[in-house]
Amino acid sequence: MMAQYLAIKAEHPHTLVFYRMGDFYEMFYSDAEKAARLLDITLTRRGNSAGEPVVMAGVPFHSVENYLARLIKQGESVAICEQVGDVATSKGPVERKVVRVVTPGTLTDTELLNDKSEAVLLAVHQGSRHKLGLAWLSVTQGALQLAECAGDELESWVARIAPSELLFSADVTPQFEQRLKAIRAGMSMSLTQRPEFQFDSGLGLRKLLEQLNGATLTAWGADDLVLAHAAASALLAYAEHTQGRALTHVQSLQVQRDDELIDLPVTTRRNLELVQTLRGEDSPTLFSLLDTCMTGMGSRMLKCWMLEPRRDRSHAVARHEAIAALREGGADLLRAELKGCSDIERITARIALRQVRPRELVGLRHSLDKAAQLSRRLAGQQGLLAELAASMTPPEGCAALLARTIMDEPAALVRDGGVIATGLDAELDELRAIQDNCDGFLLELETRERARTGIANLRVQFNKVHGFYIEISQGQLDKVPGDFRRRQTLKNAERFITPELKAFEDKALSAQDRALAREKFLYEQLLDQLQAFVPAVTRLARAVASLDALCALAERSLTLNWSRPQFSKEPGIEIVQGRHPVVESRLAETSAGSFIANDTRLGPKQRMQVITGPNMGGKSTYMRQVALICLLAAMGSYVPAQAARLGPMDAIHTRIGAADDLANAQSTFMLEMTEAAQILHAATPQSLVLMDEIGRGTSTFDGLALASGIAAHLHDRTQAYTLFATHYFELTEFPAKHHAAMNVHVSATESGTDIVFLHEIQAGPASRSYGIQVAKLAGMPAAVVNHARHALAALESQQTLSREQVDLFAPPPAADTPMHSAVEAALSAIHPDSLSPREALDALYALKKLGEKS
Ligand SMILES: Nc1ncnc2c1ncn2[C@@H]1O[C@H](COP(=O)(O)OP(=O)(O)OP(=O)(O)O)[C@@H](O)[C@H]1O
Repeated sequence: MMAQYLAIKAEHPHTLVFYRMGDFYEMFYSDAEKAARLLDITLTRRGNSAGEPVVMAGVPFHSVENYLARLIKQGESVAICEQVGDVATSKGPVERKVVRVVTPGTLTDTELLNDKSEAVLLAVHQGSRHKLGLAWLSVTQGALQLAECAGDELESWVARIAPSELLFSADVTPQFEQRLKAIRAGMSMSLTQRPEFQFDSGLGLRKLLEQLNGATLTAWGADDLVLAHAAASALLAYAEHTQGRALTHVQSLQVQRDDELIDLPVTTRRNLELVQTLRGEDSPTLFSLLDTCMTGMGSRMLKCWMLEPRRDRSHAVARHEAIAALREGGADLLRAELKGCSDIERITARIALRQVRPRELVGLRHSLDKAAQLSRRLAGQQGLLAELAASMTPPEGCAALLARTIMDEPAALVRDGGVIATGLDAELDELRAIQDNCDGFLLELETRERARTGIANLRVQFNKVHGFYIEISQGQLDKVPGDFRRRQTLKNAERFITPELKAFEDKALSAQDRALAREKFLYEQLLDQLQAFVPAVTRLARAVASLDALCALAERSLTLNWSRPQFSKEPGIEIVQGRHPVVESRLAETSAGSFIANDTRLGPKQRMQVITGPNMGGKSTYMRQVALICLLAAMGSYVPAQAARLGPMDAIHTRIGAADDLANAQSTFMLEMTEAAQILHAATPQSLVLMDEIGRGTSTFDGLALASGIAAHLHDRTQAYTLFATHYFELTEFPAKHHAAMNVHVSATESGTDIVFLHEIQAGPASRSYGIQVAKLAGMPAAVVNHARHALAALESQQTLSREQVDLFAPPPAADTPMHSAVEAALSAIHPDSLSPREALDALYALKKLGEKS
């Protein structure tokens, strides 16, 4: 047996192997030690193998899901090795096989998956010339996605895709592997190295064509994505390896180009608290506020809309129209119908992978009825709702097939029996009848034999060791007929069997086993039949999920009093009486007063607002609310404002707050500058940029000088819509010299020595900063406040005396960077890591030639 185990383990060196032995999964040697540590289970030593005691640890098979969940959470993968041979007939150890490998990115078990998020598997292929190929997939969703991106965009793509597991080739450069590890440190994702030959673009293309059943990838616009094909080759090979079969349900492909989506960099997702608060909690966030979906698949759809808003606004407009129609009425009925609907999307994937459980199929049957009902309720609707209604018509015969085949309340597992409905299969019914009629038959036989033999106390019985028998007491033995065969002698009685009872025994004992085998066979047959329905049911699942998400958005818009935004081709952001949805609902929950709505007007002539005002005045809230309103509109939701009119938008960049990134050895200030630099490089005139108190991480002069430089760059060069909050009063002079910038401030008034926040955005700069009043509000000891007041007065009078007019915004003298020679310019354009030997030689000749010319 150990030889068998070691052979299996050799095929899965980096994966924990759960080796089935009776009612346990056992692990051996280093696997056992690791599992004992991770799961806190007992290590034992037994027997001997190669002269050493065998170290082992085991988990009971009936609670394996629980252990798997804990291991997956810790980033481990597990190969499940089952007994596949026949225990009764096999000589030596029963044949065993790894039937599937459970890994963080390829989970399909309902118990192991989070309802509201996908487990995504991503493969990254490092090509030459600093380009990367990406391919990703959620096994339970069955949709393949491909993309190619520049090398330095990896972090933002990975953040957006948010994979649970990332595959990379064994031959990536050490620097690249280091980057992957740095990315992993910031998110819960496991890294899996795969052999380099699996990242093969030719093989990838073939696999994709096979998967999609097509002759070319033209229809998907994926012909030319050679690097992504290589990633797809590794992705599909790994996914199939883990599931132990082909992924027949993966039949759709989408190519993501980075200019299709509104860019939401990692920092933006974090700063806007889209799915996680800055403290890492799930609520209150924009998503937790929006998600009143009735189903897990609806929640996942909604999250995807939110995190991947499209620049092209046609999808969003269609959703706005659908929400408008749902608001008219009927949304409540639809939501009541959606309630209790199973996760059809995941069940369908599990049908395709042949892992589906009987009760999930009953859930599917009810959900198909619900979908049909939903589709009927949507009759007469237009646009997106009409499209969804059409996709929600269940495929002919599917529900009937399920109803015919599966009991209404089946056992949890097929192996326990009690799953296949009565009336489907005559053989199964007969086998079950034998079991059911067993008691009746025995009673009837007893009565008959008593009458035949005249022995009044004759008894027909059964025990596990001896099977069926007729028991006759000592005194009556002379009446035993000739066809009774002795089976066992007891002190006071003899036990017999008759040919009739023997025949019955054979039938009854084997009936149970045969019934179980028959049920398994019929279940497999059902799975075969269901495969044909997979594409249609997948479509139906996505339609139900979309409807659920739309109903949730309609409900939110009514409950929270949101309105429909308008899109315009003209550039600009115009918001009338906008509110921050999450802060507003927190205020409502805690009855801490009502939210003060504010207008925002940004356009080509006024692209930048310099926002000043006291701490706690509401600057951050105001800036974020503008970004959230733009995002909500772009994802197809109504928005928390009286009205909003939005021009085209390609990205939302944010530089807010500062948290040390100790893991990556970056100081607060370094991080602040890195993020700001990224924004200055990436933003365009169609981007929205939020800059909150840039420069405060260093000395006042440095900070002020940098802040003014950054503001000038954003205003003059980048020309993005910019909200620039600052505590540097000097920056309120910025708009005087920059025509597209204006001052606004959050209002506050003083009452005695205290401050009252009005949270209103008003034109013009703030008159003063109120830092000391805020400190007092925060409970600073009176002596400190008093001290600070005096110090402030002294500082202010000194500054007025010595204040020299410094023109912060005067353009700097012409750049003092030295002119590069042609050779230097050519040299800096060369990236040695990405050159082939031949290209390197060519480059050398070209340099030599340039050198001779100059
Ligand atoms: N428009 C508003 N209506 C009602 N309350 C608001 C509004 N804006 C902000 N607040 C309240 O004020 C608090 C502080 O707001 P915010 O963090 O935006 O201030 P800030 O000006 O950015 O402060 P700091 O300069 O210290 O970062 C919020 O948590 C919220 O409770």
